[in-house]
Amino acid sequence: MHEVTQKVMDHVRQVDPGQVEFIQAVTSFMNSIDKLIEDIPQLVYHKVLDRVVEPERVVMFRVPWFDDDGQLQLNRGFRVQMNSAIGPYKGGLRLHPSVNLSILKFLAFEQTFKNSLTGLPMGGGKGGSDFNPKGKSDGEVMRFCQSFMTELSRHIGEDTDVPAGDIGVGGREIGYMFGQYKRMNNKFVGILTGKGMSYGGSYIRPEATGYGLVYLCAAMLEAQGKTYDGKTCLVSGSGNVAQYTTEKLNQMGAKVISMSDSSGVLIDPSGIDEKKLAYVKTLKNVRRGRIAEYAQQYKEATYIPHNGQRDYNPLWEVKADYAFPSATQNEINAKDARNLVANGIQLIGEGANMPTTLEADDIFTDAGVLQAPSKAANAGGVAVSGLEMSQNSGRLQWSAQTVDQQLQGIMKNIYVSIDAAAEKYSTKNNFIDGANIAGFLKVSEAMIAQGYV
Ligand SMILES: NC(=O)C1=CN([C@@H]2O[C@H](COP(=O)(O)OP(=O)(O)OC[C@H]3O[C@@H](n4cnc5c(N)ncnc54)[C@H](O)[C@@H]3O)[C@@H](O)[C@H]2O)C=CC1
Ligand SMILES: O=C(O)CCC(=O)C(=O)O
Repeated sequence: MHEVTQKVMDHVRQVDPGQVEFIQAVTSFMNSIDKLIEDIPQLVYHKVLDRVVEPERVVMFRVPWFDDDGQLQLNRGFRVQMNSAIGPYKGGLRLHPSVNLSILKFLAFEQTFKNSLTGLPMGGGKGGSDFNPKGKSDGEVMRFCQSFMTELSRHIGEDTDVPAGDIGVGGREIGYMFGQYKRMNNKFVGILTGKGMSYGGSYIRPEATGYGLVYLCAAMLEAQGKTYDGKTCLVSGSGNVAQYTTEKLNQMGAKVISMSDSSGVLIDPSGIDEKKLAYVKTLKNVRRGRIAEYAQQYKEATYIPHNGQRDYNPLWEVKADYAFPSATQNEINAKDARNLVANGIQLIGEGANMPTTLEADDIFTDAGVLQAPSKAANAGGVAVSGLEMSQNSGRLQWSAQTVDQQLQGIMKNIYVSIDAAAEKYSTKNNFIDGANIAGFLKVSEAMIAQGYV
């Protein structure tokens, strides 16, 4: 490693030794930036790398709320405002018991370069809470969201910081938070994206992350003379990203044979077609049930309980052409990567943020597997969030067709820019390097232009 990147890495490890996910994200980034550092001396002179790993601001607060038994409950809330060099902070809110500062800093760091890749003027941020929505009533979720927004509202604004959804935050939670902000401020403004279509949302935002993932990987496959037609695909997760990845893969002629949730893995060799996907959407978005129920409904499917008790995930043992991890970080470890490679996997399209460990990345690179890294591959969600902000500013609502066309154009442009950066600074088809470098170049230029802030 170059001495400059090494020094920044040493500092990050020294000041926050317990922030393992953040250190992982910074390590992957620095490994790529290493290849650029000699070419751009200003990066060193202006200490851009030292500054880019430090959040501009972190807000941490207490969230009190009453459960249905009238008992007071407490959670911890956060907003990491990572980088505003190219626009207002932008990034999702995660509600999951595992949420901590390390996870939110890694997500906000990744978001900064992802947002840059979209070509839209958005900085990077991320937030959330260790609140667990699983098993909570609508009333409990509403009271939590109202209390969370009561504090968060001081720190966000339509030109300052615009949160959206992530794990555990979908249309229901965005609605409750938006309502509370409006009530407190007496202002109807676009302070959140992912809103419902009846109150300022954008068409295609629910679909955008999954659809964008499939569009970006289509461009990557096309360059190799490949398509989705007749290909067998693994998808993990069964939430927003997994559902719309599956929908678009089906539309493009592929067969999706798996989904999962935090309790287990579902394998359906006959394919999760449109009808079965509609069942999953109702199961997960309306009834909020477990994916195990699918195997009771459709006897051709097999359910394998798995909640981290093994040192590998049985989903990645299944033979397929392409894999789309769309659940959570580090869901593919070295053993999983070896299983996928042994079965001849050709493409890893990352719907989840940082779904692969650093060791898994090396295994895919060595095996010549095409890897579409999350910064680029799942950028469609935030891209359409950016389009939602534009629509809100203009007090307009564009048609689904208009937004989908823009999304396709943005994902194609992302492919072109990460491909060019990989070729110029690294090796052809190293899209991890390509995405890190292409995303960083614009952010660093803006940071240098704006002085030492
Ligand atoms: N919603 C969006 O627009 C975007 C989401 N992402 C990323 O995509 C991933 C999935 O997010 P969403 O689909 O929005 O969330 P979601 O809450 O709709 O679904 C999350 C899914 O992952 C599963 N999951 C969560 N933790 C798990 C664990 N420890 N083991 C196995 N499965 C687990 C859940 O059971 C659920 O099926 C996350 O990494 C998120 O950061 C990335 C870009 C945008
Ligand atoms: O739509 C957004 O603002 C954020 C989406 C997000 O959280 C992500 O890209 O990881």
